[in-house]
Amino acid sequence: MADQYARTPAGAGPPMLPSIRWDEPPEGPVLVLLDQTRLPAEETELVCTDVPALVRAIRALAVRGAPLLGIAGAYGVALAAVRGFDVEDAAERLAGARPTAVNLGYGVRRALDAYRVAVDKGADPERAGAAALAEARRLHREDAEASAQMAAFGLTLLDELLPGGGHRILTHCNTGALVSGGEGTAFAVALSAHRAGRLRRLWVDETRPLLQGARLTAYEAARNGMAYTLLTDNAAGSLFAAGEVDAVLIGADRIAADGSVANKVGSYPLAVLARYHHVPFVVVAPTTTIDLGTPDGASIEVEQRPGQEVTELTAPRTAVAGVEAGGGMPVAPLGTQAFNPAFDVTPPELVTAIVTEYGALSPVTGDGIAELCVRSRQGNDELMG
Ligand SMILES: CSC[C@@H](O)[C@@H](O)C(=O)COP(=O)(O)O
Repeated sequence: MADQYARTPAGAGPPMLPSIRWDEPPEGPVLVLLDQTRLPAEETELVCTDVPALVRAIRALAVRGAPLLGIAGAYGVALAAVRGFDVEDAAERLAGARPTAVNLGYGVRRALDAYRVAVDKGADPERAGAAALAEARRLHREDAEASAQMAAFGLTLLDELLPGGGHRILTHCNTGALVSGGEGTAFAVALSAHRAGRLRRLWVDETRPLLQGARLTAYEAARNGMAYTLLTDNAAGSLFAAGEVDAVLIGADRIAADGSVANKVGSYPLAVLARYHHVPFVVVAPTTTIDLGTPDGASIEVEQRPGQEVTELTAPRTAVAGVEAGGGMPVAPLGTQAFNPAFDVTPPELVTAIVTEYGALSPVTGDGIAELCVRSRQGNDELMG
């Protein structure tokens, strides 16, 4: 157990393995995932040869985070197509693997549409599969580009909001290269602040119960040589009270048309704390995370996870092997019921700004997110005024 959670020295080691990659060994095409359930102990790749394996990996959080789920969903459709499985059925299974991150369904749809268009045009299965794969690769590239743009816009916004520099940023869950074709969303902004010499400290919420902050964000921060400190989620209030937080930066799994933001459970309490302490609460997410089909926060489906994730201390890896979560060290009496929503919803009035690849938006000015989306493509200038 001890060496399983050995710390990676700051800035050490070769570049992290890619969070997702397509490979074509002689036995046939596969989708290769960096197994996030095994971090930070080891970087191990998980090879998916079919969609059921990928669906298990998604449910077990071996591959996770909204943008990466979209990319995985698109590659999953391509995998089904090039391996000759039932593509429509594969798309349905993939899109339903987790309900909250809108990117998953979006990525699946992009690849499926490309496949269907090719079939409608008379393409044979091989060419239709190639069309789905090309679309997945396009989405992967686009996400990397969006990530770089969000990092730049986010840093500009931080510098505007915090003219004194020396930013002390609190973040929750994991939003770095592990969830993206590029360097991530909220984490990418903190990383660009670090590279510009303006990050004084990254406060990393551990993110109960599956510890995405402790296991993954701390791992990425260490590898990038960032000044970071890990805290339990419930220590955040003390940090705000001590005046140690200049801004909160988080990602999003779904942003409703009214600007409500679903993100990892624990984000909403941070927004409330931030408002009380007059600290900016900034959401960083690509426009692929904005869902105009969901009118408001109450309409967002929040994934409920197994209670054992709360009643037992267990690494999520057990589920990757196809075994249900559980079998960890009990921390509550046997039979205890647990409330374990994976996400919560922050209302737009608590969000200072949403940073997308098109710039920074205020969700409470203008006519809502739909209008802001359109206007963001025209320029960012008057939005934050
Ligand atoms: C850029 S990632 C944004 C969100 O997907 C992230 O903050 C998050 O909540 C991930 O949840 P997870 O359950 O680990 O997939």
